[in-house]
Amino acid sequence: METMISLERAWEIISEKIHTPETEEILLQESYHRVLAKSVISPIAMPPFDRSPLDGYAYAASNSDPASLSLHMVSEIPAGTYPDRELKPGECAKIFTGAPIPVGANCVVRMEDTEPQGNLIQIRRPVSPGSNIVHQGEEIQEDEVVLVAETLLTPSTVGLLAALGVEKVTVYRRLRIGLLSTGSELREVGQALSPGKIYNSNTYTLRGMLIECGCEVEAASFVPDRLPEMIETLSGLQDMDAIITTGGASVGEYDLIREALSGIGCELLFWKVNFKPGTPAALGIKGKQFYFALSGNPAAAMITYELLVRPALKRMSGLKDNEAVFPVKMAGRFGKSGRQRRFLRARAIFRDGEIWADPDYAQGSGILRSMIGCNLLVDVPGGHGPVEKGEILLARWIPAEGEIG
Ligand SMILES: Nc1nc2c(c(=O)[nH]1)N[C@H]1C(S)=C(S)[C@@H](COP(=O)(O)OP(=O)(O)OC[C@H]3O[C@@H](n4cnc5c(N)ncnc54)[C@H](O)[C@@H]3O)O[C@H]1N2
Ligand code: MOO
Repeated sequence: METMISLERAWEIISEKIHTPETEEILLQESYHRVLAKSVISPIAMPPFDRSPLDGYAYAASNSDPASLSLHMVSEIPAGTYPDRELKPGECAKIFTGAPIPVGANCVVRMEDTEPQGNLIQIRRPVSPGSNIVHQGEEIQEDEVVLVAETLLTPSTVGLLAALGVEKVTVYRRLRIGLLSTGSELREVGQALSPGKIYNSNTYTLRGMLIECGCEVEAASFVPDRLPEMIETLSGLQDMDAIITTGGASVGEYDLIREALSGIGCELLFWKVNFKPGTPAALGIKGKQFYFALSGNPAAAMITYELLVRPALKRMSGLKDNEAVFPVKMAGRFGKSGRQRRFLRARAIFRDGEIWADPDYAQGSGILRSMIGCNLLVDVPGGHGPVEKGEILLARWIPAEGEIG
């Protein structure tokens, strides 16, 4: 087992063990926020026929047309109909936005540039051949790969598939994640709080973050800091892609999570990551099941979820790990200096074309309230010294709290 490793080394260790879940075929309308497991090849061209992008008249233009034309209107083509009459020279068809271009026409002139006199249409501003025609397959060709595997299905991608008539898609099954909070001090909401006890909040923050990631969550009831109960409950969380525990990860006599993980036959890959908050995080693996043991401190648990668990779950669900890191300007100072790298929770402010990071005044590992509305984690390197206002540092986005401030 490796210990006190960098965040980057932790990612490497996690990457080596990543697997994607099985696939399933589901209806398009149920596919939002799922990840494509099989590329989609377009069954049709889009648009499926040459069509008019505006209301006007279709006719055969030539480059030698005079400054004004007079044409016989021989048909009307509303959207949804298909013209079977071929236009001859000197003829035009009244055509509406989205309607197919008739055979014999090579342009559309907009209605505003014409003047009807009965069935005779004066074209006051003739257009050149090819004008105002949206060609068949202009957006997508038949048999073209429209979406590649590992694409996240969003409103635009699902809409595109609907436009192509695709009824079902093959996606990765949703990740199933088990949650377990540990700690003899814990009580559940709804229970009375006796001296020395606190309410379990980690299950609630993590459940929300997992739902944001599109996971199915099975939360076990919290367990006290006693090995037999920990082992029993962990053993009950079967058929999961990953299990996330909080608490009992540090060095005290009641910090038993690593022993419990070993007790269920888990191989421990690392313990302690060299950043704050959340240093005592551990990773175990048993078969294909990942076990992330996070600090019990509520803010530390959320931050290590962001830094370690979410990138892993993203890759397990078939997505590319493209966690963006970008420069931010500090809008406030943080006076504490430390040997360890630290991630400061901060709120993004978009001002004068720059992203400013306003760090919360409370950066303690246990202060959950200070996470509210924080959409940035500012990366302060180890040994950096106090962070000054106006200083430029790198930051990562926290999607779960990610409203633009
Ligand atoms: N001698 C040392 N002590 C500690 C060290 C160390 O290196 N040497 N590391 C500290 C650091 S850093 C952290 S972080 C914490 C992590 O401790 P654990 O993961 O063992 O977490 P607990 O002790 O169980 O809990 C910490 C804190 O959080 C509260 N908690 C726990 N679970 C929940 C929950 N589900 N909901 C709300 N709050 C929870 C718990 O009551 C504690 O106050 O260790 C330091 N100690
Ligand atoms: O690693 Mo702990 O920094 O207090 O959360």
